[in-house]
Amino acid sequence: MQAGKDAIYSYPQTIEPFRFDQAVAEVFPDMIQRSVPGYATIIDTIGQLVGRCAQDNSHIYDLGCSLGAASLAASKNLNKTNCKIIAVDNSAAMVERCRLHTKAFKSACPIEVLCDDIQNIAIKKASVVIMNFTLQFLAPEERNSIIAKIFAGLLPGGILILSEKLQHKDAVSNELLIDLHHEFKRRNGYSELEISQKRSALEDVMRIESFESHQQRLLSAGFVEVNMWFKCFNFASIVAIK
Ligand SMILES: C[S@@+](CC[C@H](N)C(=O)[O-])C[C@H]1O[C@@H](n2cnc3c(N)ncnc32)[C@H](O)[C@@H]1O
Ligand SMILES: O=C(O)C(=O)C[C@]1(C(=O)O)C=C[C@H](O)C=C1
Repeated sequence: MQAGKDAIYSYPQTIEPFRFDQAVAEVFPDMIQRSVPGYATIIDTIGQLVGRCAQDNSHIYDLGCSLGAASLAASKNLNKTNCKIIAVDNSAAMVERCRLHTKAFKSACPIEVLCDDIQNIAIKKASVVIMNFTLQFLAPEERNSIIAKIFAGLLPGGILILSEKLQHKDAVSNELLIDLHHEFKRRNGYSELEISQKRSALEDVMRIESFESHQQRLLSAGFVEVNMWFKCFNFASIVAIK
C-alpha cells in the first residue's frame, strides 16, 4: 500500500464510530483532500482572509487544527506585528504531527499548539478564529456556547471562518448534493465499500446542520454579517464578522 494513502475503510469491517486516532492522523492529508471538495481552495483562502483581517497585537485561533494546514496558511499570509497563532486539537495523534509540521516551517509569528478540547480554552484578543470542519464534531447542544465564547473573545471587526458539511432542507436537492459528493469520492479513487463504511462510521459522530441553522446561531450570538464565501456540493465555508 502507498505510504500516507487512506485505505482505512477499504476492507469489510465492524464499523466503530469515527475517531481522529493514530491511523487517521497518519493518512489525514490524503483523506481530507480526497473527501472534501475544494479543500485546497478553502485552505488557500483562509490564508488570504488572515492576510486581510488579522490585526496588530492579536491572536489567530485554529480550533480543531488537525495537522495544522490552516495555521500554516495563516502564518504564510500574516503581515501584522506582534501576533500569535494558537492551534488547538484534542487528538494527541494529530497534535504530535501538527507540532512537527509547524516547527518545520519558518513562521512570521509564534505558533502555539495545544492538545485540549476547544471548549476548555480561553479565547482572547482574537482577530481571526478558524473552525475548518470542526464544529460539526461537537454535540449539537454544545455549539451555541462555543460560538458565544468565540464572539466574546473576538476584537471589534474580528472574523470567524466556519467551514462545515451541510444538509439541505429540500429533500431532492439534499440527495442530489450527497450523490455528487459520493461521485467526487469515487473519482478520487474511493470504492463503494469505502464510501458506505465511512458514511456509517461518521453517522452519529458528525451531526450536520443546514446553512440556515448556522446563520441563525451566528446572528443570535451577535455577529453583524454572516456570508457563505465558498460552496461545493454539501460543503461550505462561512465568514462571520463581529
Ligand atoms: C475534519 S478535522 C479538521 C481539519 C482541519 N481544521 C484542517 O483544516 O485540516 C476535525 C478536527 O477537529 C478535532 N476536534 C473535534 N472535536 C474537538 C474538540 N471538542 N476539541 C478539540 N478538537 C476537536 C479532531 O480531532 C480533528 O482533528
Ligand atoms: O468523508 C466525508 O464524508 C466527510 O464528511 C469528510 C470529513 C469532514 O467533512 O470533516 C469527515 C471526516 C474527516 O475524514 C475529514 C473530512
